[in-house]
Amino acid sequence: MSDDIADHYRQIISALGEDPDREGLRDTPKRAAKAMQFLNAGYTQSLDNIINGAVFESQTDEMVLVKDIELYSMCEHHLLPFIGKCHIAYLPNGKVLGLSKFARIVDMYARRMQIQENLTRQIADAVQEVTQAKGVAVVIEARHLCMMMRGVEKQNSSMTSSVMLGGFRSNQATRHEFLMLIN
Ligand SMILES: Nc1nc2c(ncn2[C@@H]2O[C@H](COP(=O)(O)OP(=O)(O)OP(=O)(O)O)[C@@H](O)[C@H]2O)c(=O)[nH]1
Ligand SMILES: [Zn+2]
Repeated sequence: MSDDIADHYRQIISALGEDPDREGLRDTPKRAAKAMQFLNAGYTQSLDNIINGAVFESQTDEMVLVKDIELYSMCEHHLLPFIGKCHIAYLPNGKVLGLSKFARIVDMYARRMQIQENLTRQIADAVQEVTQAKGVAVVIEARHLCMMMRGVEKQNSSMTSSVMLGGFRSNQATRHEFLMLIN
């Protein structure tokens, strides 16, 4: 599989007019294949294996917020990175999720070919599924290299996407508290 991807990179390097056999590029197809596999490792994971049972009973019913989770993903249109941060809040319903698992959920979906809106939705649905929370809110703020390095070449624009479920959708005060806390 990795060799197959490396062969394709070798062809791409040639097609772009470079010599894949020159010293600096000799191992590049292999390295690029490895990097691409890492950046798409989310396809080999599942919610069950990353959560690993780390859901704990708790009577807390106050909002829990995990802020500023860094995020690196690849846009499915250009295969160029988008980079930003993700904020996740939920209203526990008798169970809380292990703290690191929020970052693992973000990484699992970010390490796939994505658009930001779908990534936001998938993270929210996953947190809802594993916690059975009374509400889940996810906000992603990101910059897209496909807009910065090429295309319209806008360096300072960023995109914010959000998904609000349950209490964050139906209760304006809860949503407001969340938005205040992340700003
Ligand atoms: N909504 C959304 N759009 C995205 C995302 N990532 C990339 N895009 C956009 O996807 C669109 C693809 O448009 P096309 O016209 O098919 O491709 P293109 O000719 O490369 O477009 P330009 O980027 O405008 O040069 C562009 O407008 C991108 O900015 C994302 O995460 N969400
Ligand atoms: Zn793009």
